[in-house]
Amino acid sequence: MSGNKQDEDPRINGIKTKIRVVPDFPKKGIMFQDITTVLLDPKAFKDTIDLFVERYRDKNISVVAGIEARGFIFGPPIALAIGAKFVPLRKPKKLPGETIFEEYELEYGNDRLEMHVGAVEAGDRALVVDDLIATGGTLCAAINLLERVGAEVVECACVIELPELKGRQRLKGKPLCMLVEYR
Ligand SMILES: O=P(O)(O)OC[C@H]1O[C@H](OP(=O)(O)OP(=O)(O)O)[C@H](O)[C@@H]1O
Ligand SMILES: Nc1ncnc2[nH]cnc12
Repeated sequence: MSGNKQDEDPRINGIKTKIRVVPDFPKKGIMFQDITTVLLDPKAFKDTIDLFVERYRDKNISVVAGIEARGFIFGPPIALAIGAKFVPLRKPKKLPGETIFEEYELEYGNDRLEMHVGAVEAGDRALVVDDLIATGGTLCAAINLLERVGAEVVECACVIELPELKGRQRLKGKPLCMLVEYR
């Protein structure tokens, strides 16, 4: 596995075959990449987590930041396995404590991410986890939140990249590791 090549590890093709593509969801023209079908296959789900754990276990990551909702599926098992804290980056008005927020645009709308003040500290080494990068707006908002509190974003990790939407270009120079490209 690397930032770009999807066929290096034999586990990756197994994961790819479990992703369901649903045309015209949630609106016409969107080819929706559904990771819930990966979760139905314990080997494919475990392989997904293991690939990221193998990559990050020796990188001195102190915080895994997972993006609501699908980053909450992949982020916590990675955090537990590498001995990092997990911090949820949530959609508006879900977090009870004091928050900071960033707004962003999606392939199909607008949204906002919030993070608890105090959850991430200056000097933390952060990994941002989500299921998918499309335009990169969501990951960019996550990077901004983490950098505003003085964390170093080491890398972003996604299961799926939609390269045609050029989301990598919005990651402020941060590396992206993904497993499967969808073209
Ligand atoms: O790269 P981008 O263009 O920003 O898009 C990627 C984001 O879109 C999806 O989440 P969505 O906002 O649909 O929310 P959900 O996970 O709550 O369904 C996906 O899980 C990423 O978080
Ligand atoms: N095509 C897509 N499939 C799944 N999630 C997405 N988020 C943004 N674009 C998406």
